[in-house]
Amino acid sequence: MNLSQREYKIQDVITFAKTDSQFGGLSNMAPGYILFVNEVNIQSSEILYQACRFPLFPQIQEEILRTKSPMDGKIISRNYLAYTRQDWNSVKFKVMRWCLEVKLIQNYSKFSELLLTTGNKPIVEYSTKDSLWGASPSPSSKDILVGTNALGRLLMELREKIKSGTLTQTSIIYPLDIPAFLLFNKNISAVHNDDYFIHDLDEIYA
Ligand SMILES: Nc1nc(O)c(N)c(N[C@@H]2O[C@H](COP(=O)(O)O)[C@@H](O)[C@H]2O)n1
Repeated sequence: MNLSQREYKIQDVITFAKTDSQFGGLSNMAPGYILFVNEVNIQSSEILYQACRFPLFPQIQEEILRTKSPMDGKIISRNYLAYTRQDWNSVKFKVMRWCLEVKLIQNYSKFSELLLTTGNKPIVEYSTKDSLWGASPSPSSKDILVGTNALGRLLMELREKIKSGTLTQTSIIYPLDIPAFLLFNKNISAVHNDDYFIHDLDEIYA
């Protein structure tokens, strides 16, 4: 991904920050978008993304997946940063794109409708702390947001795939072609929208 900084006029864009706001469902932290990968239920795209940091440490993945709150998943991840896969900085945007595609096809009606409601406007994650995934108020004007806005840009890319019919409810999301793309020591399989059923982690580990 091109990491160049962008500037957005706040009145011209769709922003999201808090998950209970109009476009809060665009956040990876949003509740109500459950995923299912390798027969494991995952509470949010944030939890899936954070678990993907630690492919060689299934016990860390389990701790992250057992949290109900995506923010707790992120906090747990921060406790184990030294165990992050070594190529993380070069694969994390691909991983995020894949997580968002999984979120889309497994929550197609709700998520595609929300994305299409944004029309053709730029989508920006508003954050005062994170101008890599989002964009922050400019020191010179609070009406301007500045940042890489990587999440917003991936969401706009996803919106285009919906509009063009490249991603539909019946699409299959294939695993990334990166080394050790693993969940609980197993290669991550192709993800469908129609094999969505509940497994408990205790059942997987029985
Ligand atoms: N809710 C929230 N609070 C923050 O402080 C944030 N930085 C974010 N950003 C989200 O975190 C994810 C990226 O995590 P890493 O920093 O790569 O571990 C991504 O979902 C951002 O949208 N969110």
